[in-house]
Amino acid sequence: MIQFRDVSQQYEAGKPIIQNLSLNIEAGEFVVLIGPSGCGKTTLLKMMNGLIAPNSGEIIIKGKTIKDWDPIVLKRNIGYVIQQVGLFPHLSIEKNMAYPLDLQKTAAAQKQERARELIHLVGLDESYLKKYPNELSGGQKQRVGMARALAADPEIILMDEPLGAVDQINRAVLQDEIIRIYQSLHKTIVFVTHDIEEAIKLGTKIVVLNQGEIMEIGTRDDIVFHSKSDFAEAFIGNKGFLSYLNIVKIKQVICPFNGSAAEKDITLAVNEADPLIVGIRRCLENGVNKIGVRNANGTLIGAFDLGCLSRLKF
Ligand SMILES: Nc1ncnc2c1ncn2[C@@H]1O[C@H](COP(=O)(O)OP(=O)(O)OP(=O)(O)O)[C@@H](O)[C@H]1O
Repeated sequence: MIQFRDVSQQYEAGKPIIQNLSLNIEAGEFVVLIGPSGCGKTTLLKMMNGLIAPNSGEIIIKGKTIKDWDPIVLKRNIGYVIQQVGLFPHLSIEKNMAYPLDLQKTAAAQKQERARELIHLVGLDESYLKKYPNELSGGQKQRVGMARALAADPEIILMDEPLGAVDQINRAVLQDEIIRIYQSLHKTIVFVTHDIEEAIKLGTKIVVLNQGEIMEIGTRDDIVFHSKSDFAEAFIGNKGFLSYLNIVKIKQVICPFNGSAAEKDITLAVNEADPLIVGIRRCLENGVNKIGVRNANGTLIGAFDLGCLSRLKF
């Protein structure tokens, strides 16, 4: 879907920002770009939608080199969400969301219909359509920003720290919403963040960058457990490991009961949808190495054992 072939970029002569970077993003992937401030994450996103041209190398979007795309058609194929949201203050939420459709000269009735679909998609109700941006919280504005990026139904969505200014609690809720939207719409998403937990939670592929180069690329398992780069290992480190335990669910490592009498007496239990860290903590708090696991109906369906962790396919 998006390919970078040996791409280099510099804003000022002698100060390379992106250096001979090659990257292949397949359709339907959720790719997270993470790395220290100034490593070139935003520059990469801007190159993907043609806002910045590379000094050398080639960028290919949907099989066609970026130079051959009509810039307007390219932007229509790519939704862009930024941290500052950038809603128009004088336009209602409905008009803000439908703005990309104005550019396509979509009929008014169709725009209204799409705005109603989108507001539900991002978890707000229709009463928000008539409101104005200054009547919304930061998290709600960010939902509208996402809706606007989805309005023209682009195949690719670029997100530049969209949750950077959202508080921790709303951030977790919005991350879940982004996962839900991604899973239901099957878009290709490229997402920039500083937050290691966010990267581990959202990305099907994580790209660790430093000084315009890819240090490591892989799934969350690869990045947390099989890092081949000293930089990525230090950057992701124990924080990445803790995030992993906080995200992967107990149901992935549950051991079936072996039918022993002791197991039938298990009273301590966690839920199958709890993250691994809850099971580990419950074991340590109670000085045991095995506890029960219940399903959503409350039925005991197996056990979580500290030894079960080895069942994870790292
Ligand atoms: N328009 C510009 N002109 C000159 N230098 C720029 C310009 N835009 C960015 N830079 C420089 O390019 C480098 C990479 O910037 P970029 O915004 O891509 O980094 P980033 O990884 O997204 O950083 P952050 O995480 O802080 O947002 C930085 O050193 C920045 O100062």
